[in-house]
Amino acid sequence: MIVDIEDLSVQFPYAEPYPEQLQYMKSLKHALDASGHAVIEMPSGTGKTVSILSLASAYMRRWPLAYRRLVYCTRTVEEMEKVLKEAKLLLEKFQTSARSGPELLCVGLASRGHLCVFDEVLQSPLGVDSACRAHTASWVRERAYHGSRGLHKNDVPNGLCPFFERFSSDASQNFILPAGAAYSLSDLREFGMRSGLCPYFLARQTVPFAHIVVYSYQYLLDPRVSRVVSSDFATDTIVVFDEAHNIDNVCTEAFSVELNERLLQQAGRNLNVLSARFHDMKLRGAERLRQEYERLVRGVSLAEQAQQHADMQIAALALSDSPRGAAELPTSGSSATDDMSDLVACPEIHSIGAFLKLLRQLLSFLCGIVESNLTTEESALRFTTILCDRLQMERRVLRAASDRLISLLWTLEISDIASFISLQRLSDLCTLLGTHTSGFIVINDAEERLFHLACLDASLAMRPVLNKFKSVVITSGTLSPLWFYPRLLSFRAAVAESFPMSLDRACLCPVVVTRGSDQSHLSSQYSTRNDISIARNYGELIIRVAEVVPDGIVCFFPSYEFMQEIVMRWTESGVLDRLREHKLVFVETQDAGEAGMAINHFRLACDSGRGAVLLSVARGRAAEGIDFEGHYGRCALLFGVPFQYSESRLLRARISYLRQRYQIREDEFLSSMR
Ligand SMILES: Nc1ncnc2c1ncn2[C@@H]1O[C@H](COP(=O)(O)OP(=O)(O)OP(=O)(O)O)[C@@H](O)[C@H]1O
Ligand code: SF4
Repeated sequence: MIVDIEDLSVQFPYAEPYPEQLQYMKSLKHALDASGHAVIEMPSGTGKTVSILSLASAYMRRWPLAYRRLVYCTRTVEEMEKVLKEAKLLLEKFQTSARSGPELLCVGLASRGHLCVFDEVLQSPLGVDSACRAHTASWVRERAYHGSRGLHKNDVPNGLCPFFERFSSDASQNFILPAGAAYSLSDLREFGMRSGLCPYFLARQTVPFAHIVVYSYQYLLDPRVSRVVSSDFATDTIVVFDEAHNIDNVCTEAFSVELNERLLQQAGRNLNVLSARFHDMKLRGAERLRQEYERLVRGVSLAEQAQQHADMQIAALALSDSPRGAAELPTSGSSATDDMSDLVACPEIHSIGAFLKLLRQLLSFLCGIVESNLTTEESALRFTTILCDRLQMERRVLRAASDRLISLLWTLEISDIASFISLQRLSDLCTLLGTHTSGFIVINDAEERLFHLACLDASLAMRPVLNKFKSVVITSGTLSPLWFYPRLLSFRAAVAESFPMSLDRACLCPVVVTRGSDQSHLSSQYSTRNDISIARNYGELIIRVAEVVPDGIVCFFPSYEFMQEIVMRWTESGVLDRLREHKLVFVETQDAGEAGMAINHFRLACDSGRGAVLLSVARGRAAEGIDFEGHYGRCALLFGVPFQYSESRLLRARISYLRQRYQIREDEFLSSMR
């Protein structure tokens, strides 16, 4: 149907918008009219996604030159697929509607792990990113073609990816997905299989031409990924961060580095591999070494190099697609050219030998701290001063370390990027220390045997986005109080609104259980977690529920630790065995692949009529972006409220920083982070 929002005709793909959706669209329009940022809160399940897509599409179609693109950022791939499904519905409506207007193109972008269609790579023990690189890197292709002279022009030499070769052929080089449709990840894979073109590179090639781009937060928040994927987006792009109650975590994690003894040892092994490769290439008089040095001396930036050598961009993205995602790739948050000029202006590390020596010195310094078994806490500025003194280096050299590593890995023809994650963390640590003078803390936690460089200020990651784009929309079901996020992220909101859910449709009534079957108090608070009656009573509760509720039951614990503790006790006390008499039990773990598998098998068990229980964690994979509709979610159980562990050193440092810097009180922060 067509809805009129203050004289703007909005195509809406459902029979009728809910009253709160009308209010939401009106608010969003006010923000766009004012070219300003917005904070809009509306409960989960009230249809924020379709409201945003409909209003923004109407705006883009009405004023195609003023607002040319919507970038919709989600936290997980499941959320991304949900958005793409709604976009598809909407774009189909445009196709059947009589009204004219420019055809829109919507595309989702995710890592190669989600888009690759080449079996050999998908089954490789190296992992998709590294295996893809091993099949597509320029040096690999050069050698493969060199070694297979006489091959028919359409044949692909052994060891290369046929989907990439076809994508790189003259005929497909500028191919863009046709407009008038929304391409979900599965559509892209299907298209790739049909056309023989790599879906991942096709999606990336289409992004600059798409009106609606759906991808994860990191593609905008991580400067290194963003400069490859999102740098062409104009300032009039409408940017949406959905489920934005996660934004603080994502921003601070993206700019933090955590190291332990195992990672430091691995970094040492990484350095040995690079040194050996370097000496080997030197002995062979490899031209690449000389070329890299010359490029750096001549001042050719990494950005320019990446334009000439597509697989250098791959290097940057491959690193970001690693399990920790964007957290692997912190840089200054400045523009690409700024970052690159850092490297060009650091002759101290132009030579590979000198750079490897710097990394070795840094490694030995960090090993000394971690092995000292002393808990220490100091400002990043003081730590950097000591480090520079020890390494006899200036801060600007530290700052260039991440880019120097990318260039080095490419020069030394390293395909298996994923196994260099530890070294990358080391170079990221340098870059962060060399870039920021405030908003960070360095903690060596002897008890946890962890060394942290922790970002205390989420606004550092958000600033480039908020400064560049005129309209950034922060939205979620829980953002109150509405002043909180603008203050935390340092921006002024032109619109800040909260809309409640209208109750004229079927709603559920939650029940709060405060006592167990033995009448003792039920709580997940830290001080009583060791009390065995808590696990026993939660166990009795879930068994009673499973006895009477058919199909699927989804349970949420406040944290993985608490869930593991309870599950262990349930195993020892036989609760799990009793529960399994009624339903199959699946547990979500922190590993994304395992969690996805648990959720899929939970669904299968529900489909087969056996019924199942899914044990998961608030803010985990199952908690956001997945609809447990119909028989998948006949009942939801929340075991306690997910409060943060307020005694952790990091959190104490964060609270103190936010109080001083933004006048945010501890209780305000903790209750907003629930
Ligand atoms: N006006 C409507 N009429 C009927 N169904 C609707 C309407 N608006 C949205 N829906 C459907 O309701 C469901 C919930 O919407 P959606 O998940 O987008 O809500 P949300 O506010 O984005 O929730 P969350 O915060 O959980 O992401 C979706 O399946 C969507 O297709
Ligand atoms: S180029 Fe594409 S299809 Fe080929 S291995 Fe890489 S991601 Fe997979």
